[in-house]
Amino acid sequence: MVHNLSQCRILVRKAVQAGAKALFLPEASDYIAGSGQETVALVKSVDDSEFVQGLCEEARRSALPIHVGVHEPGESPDKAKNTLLWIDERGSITQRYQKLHLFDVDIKAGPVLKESDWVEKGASILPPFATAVGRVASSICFDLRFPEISLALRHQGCDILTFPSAFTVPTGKAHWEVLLRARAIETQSYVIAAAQVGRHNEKRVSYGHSMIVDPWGVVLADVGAKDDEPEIATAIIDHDLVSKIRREMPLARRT
Ligand SMILES: O=C(O)CNC(=O)[C@H](CS)NC(=O)CCC(=O)C(=O)O
Repeated sequence: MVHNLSQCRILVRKAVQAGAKALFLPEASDYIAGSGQETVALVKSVDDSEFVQGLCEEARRSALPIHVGVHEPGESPDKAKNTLLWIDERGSITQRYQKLHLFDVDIKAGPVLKESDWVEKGASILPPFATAVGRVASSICFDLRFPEISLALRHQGCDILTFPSAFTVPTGKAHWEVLLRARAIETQSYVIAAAQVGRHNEKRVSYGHSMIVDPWGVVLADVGAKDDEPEIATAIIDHDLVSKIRREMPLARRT
């Protein structure tokens, strides 16, 4: 966690240097453990988490809002929550989303993971919220495969869909970019997908390729899969482009 905080501080510095108005970090940025038990053993409340408190301090000091995935204690002591926090430019946590779809898969060529063994699933989507870069909608990783969440968030008025992730390598190679582009195209929204990259432990490697996609489906940035130094991608969120695309090809349910 201490190491991850120092990596995130590098990203904060890069974002400030780039003149970013917000920083989007991956799912589970606090840690990825070697097992479900270890994930639960390490879990801390945001008040007790050096990682979260450190990021709040960074956000405040740099006046930079930060969207970040972390673990929080579950209702039951043998489970954690997989959540996203929005830390505003004053360093306060103002929004929270709990992952709705848990990654329970058994794929012969890998991966085999049962997230529900150690994570409690969320019960509701978080309505899009206003930020300096537009109305942001939060979903996490495996949620990406369930387009109805993205469509619901679109109908609730999002400009930007976010998918902080730690995708596996085989599924990432096969599906990551096409899923992100599909969600951007069908919701006519920007997609910001910060992704973990590289080896976490002997069992887990993440695919990387953090991406920003525009509402026409164009990949504006792809960070790739190098894992030597934490890297950011930047893009300008063009709200005129969002309006133009939605006006020229109306797709959203009219209410
Ligand atoms: O384990 C943690 O602490 C953090 N959580 C994750 O890494 C989660 C659950 S194992 N990963 C995914 O949802 C990958 C989805 C994916 O790869 C796909 O949909 O193909």
